[in-house]
Amino acid sequence: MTLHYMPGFGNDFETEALPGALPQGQNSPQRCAYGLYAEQLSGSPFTAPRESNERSWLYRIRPSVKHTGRFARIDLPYWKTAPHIVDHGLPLGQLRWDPVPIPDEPLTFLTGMRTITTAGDVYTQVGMAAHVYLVTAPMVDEVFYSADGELMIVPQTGRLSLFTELGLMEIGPGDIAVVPRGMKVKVAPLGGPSRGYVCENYGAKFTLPGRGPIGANCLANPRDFKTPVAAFEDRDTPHRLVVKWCGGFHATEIGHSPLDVVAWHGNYAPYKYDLRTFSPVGAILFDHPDPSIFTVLTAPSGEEGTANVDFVIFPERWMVAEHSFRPPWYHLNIMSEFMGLIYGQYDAKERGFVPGGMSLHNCMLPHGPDADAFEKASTAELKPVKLTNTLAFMFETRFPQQLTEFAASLPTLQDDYLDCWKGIAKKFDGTPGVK
Ligand SMILES: O=C(O)Cc1cc(O)ccc1O
Ligand SMILES: [Fe+2]
Repeated sequence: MTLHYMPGFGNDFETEALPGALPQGQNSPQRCAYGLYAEQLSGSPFTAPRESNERSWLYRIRPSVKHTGRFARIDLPYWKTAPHIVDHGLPLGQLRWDPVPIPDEPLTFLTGMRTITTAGDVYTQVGMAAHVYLVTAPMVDEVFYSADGELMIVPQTGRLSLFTELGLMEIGPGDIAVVPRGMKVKVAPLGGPSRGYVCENYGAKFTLPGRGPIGANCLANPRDFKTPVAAFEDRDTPHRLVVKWCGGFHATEIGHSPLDVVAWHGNYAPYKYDLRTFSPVGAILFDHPDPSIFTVLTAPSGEEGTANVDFVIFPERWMVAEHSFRPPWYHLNIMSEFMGLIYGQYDAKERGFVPGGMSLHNCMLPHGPDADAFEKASTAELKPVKLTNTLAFMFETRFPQQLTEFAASLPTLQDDYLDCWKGIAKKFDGTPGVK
């Protein structure tokens, strides 16, 4: 199916699936066209400053209040929410996992969500969770929204269809999608199972980072973000609505599909983005800059330069730095780094970090190139080299990331990860000169 999207980031969009469905010149007419109901979805406090004020007006077949049952608590035992500090039994350390296998059983976007880490505190709307999703089955007559945060979905294998209240998106490996807090969505795999990563951001929304002296272009350009046009279902059949609220899951029955928004306008909207349209800016003479130059989206924490979450990628690029160690340097970071690999090889770890795998380098835990990568990069001829077919990413948060029991007991946890640095040799022998 060819889907249609509107370009731009944070624009004030307008779209209607039926002609004349969208009121003009006002938000709340006495009677809406087609007998639709007007409903506002506020993603920021009413009084937020203009630059961070977000809301959309939805013109729908029935307002969201019309669900037939009360909410009843349901259990999704693998989807955890901060604060979630458990005695998982693992000692402190740098961690790495092979991919979580996709099981041969029906798992939806809800039942297949597996939390790896949580950080911060959902009750005060700070922090995030890093999840792996395993989707083998569609949500059927079931729709979900999270009051706890926006969901950034990062497919690693297989494609997904995301039917949101505001329209339909499709994404695959190399794309991301963001579903805002409070927005209903129905997820289905497209043509086979899908696995990927999710960043659940409890804090202020992801936004584009300032480019500073880089100027008006490069990195993620606003026009490459795509928001779906209005699309709706008019289905008067029983549906289940699942709501995530302060870490709990609650379900209620509805007599119709709540994906019934015929027209909408506003700036609180889902979007997708093709990570291959990111224009990286890097070292074109020497040295290795901080990874913040590859920030696609940042979710501010209120303290300048200290993100609640940064979403950073390591895309295809040329390495041209002269007389420099080109891969990431050895480092300790106050921010906590969760990484995943979408495809290809990562230059600090050519082996061991595989597509679908993940690593966790928590607050102030040392990490960097493995012994092989160090040897290779410190002796390589420094001609221009293109890193091709590679796409890694990082969810980097100011808060320590707490491991779940599920993550700590995954059979794919690499017991020998620390060995990757074992072969780093002492070169110092007290005599001057480059060794
Ligand atoms: O640790 C990592 O692999 C991510 C990373 C990459 C880089 O180029 C610089 C710093 C950093 O944390
Ligand atoms: Fe790092």
